[in-house]
Amino acid sequence: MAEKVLGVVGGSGLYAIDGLEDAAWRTVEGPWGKPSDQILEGRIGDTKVCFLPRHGRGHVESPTTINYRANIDALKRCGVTDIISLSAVGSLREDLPPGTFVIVDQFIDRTFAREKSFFGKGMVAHVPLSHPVSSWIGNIAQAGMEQIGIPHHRGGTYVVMEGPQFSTLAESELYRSWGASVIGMTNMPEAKLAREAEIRYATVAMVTDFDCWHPDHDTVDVALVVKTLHDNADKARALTKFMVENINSWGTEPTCGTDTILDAALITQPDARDPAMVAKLDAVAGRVLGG
Ligand SMILES: CSC[C@H]1O[C@H](OP(=O)(O)O)[C@H](O)[C@@H]1O
Ligand SMILES: Nc1ncnc2[nH]cnc12
Repeated sequence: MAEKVLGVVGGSGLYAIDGLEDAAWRTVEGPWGKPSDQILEGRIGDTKVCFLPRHGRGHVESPTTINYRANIDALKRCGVTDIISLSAVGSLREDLPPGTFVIVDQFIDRTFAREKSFFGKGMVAHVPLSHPVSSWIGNIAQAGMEQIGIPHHRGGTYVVMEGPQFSTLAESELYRSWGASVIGMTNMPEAKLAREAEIRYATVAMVTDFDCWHPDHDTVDVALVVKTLHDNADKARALTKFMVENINSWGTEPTCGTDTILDAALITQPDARDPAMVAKLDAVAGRVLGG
């Protein structure tokens, strides 16, 4: 079985993790610009873990200014095979109150001001996304939550809005009418880019508020979100530790095919490929393009 390396993308309120052996912040350079921050590399036992704070330490990147391509490229360069995204979200459902961790399985991407693909003119590829997250990673996360005692829910749709402002009431009601479960601002295009980079991806969406639709909580503010996040930080850290400890000894292997997804995704003919584009894809698609 191929060795797995866990990438942890920490969202709002989660800018570092502790308990790693040989931990060091490392600068990772690539052709897509600067990642949000250095990557905290370490290990627990024999399993390597790479932590990246999505907004940077000190929370300097907004959901729109995050360089998602550089972040995923950097994690790929570190050898990451599986990503768990730990993200703050608002709830669109009465039965998902603040404090609940939701293992989402679908996304609705409403973002419009972000680079969403590593591919483009000179090297075109189309990866499938019908099932955007890894149920295999979700299984490990769920087992961890059961053991630690975290209130959780398996399954749900995460609406990704551009932000940075929170939703209007009409928008919030619209997303509810679509049957969505939670709302946030960051997991797209992150999940799309992970798929293009052949990295399995899953999200643990940590509910911090009821968005604005709820009659008893008709506004969202950052102080409320941050307070709930701090209340949950220890649980998120315990869950991360469980995942690192179990990812390489889990009883079953993933069968989603993400690690070879580019085999059937490239469409530009070899003699028509732009060499500069191919060079930029050395980490993301080196397995199929050479590099
Ligand atoms: C601080 S509230 C809004 C902010 O929090 C979430 O970020 P992340 O997914 O990185 O935890 C949300 O998407 C917004 O970016
Ligand atoms: N209500 C909300 N809307 C969008 N992003 C969020 N992140 C946390 N709460 C949120």
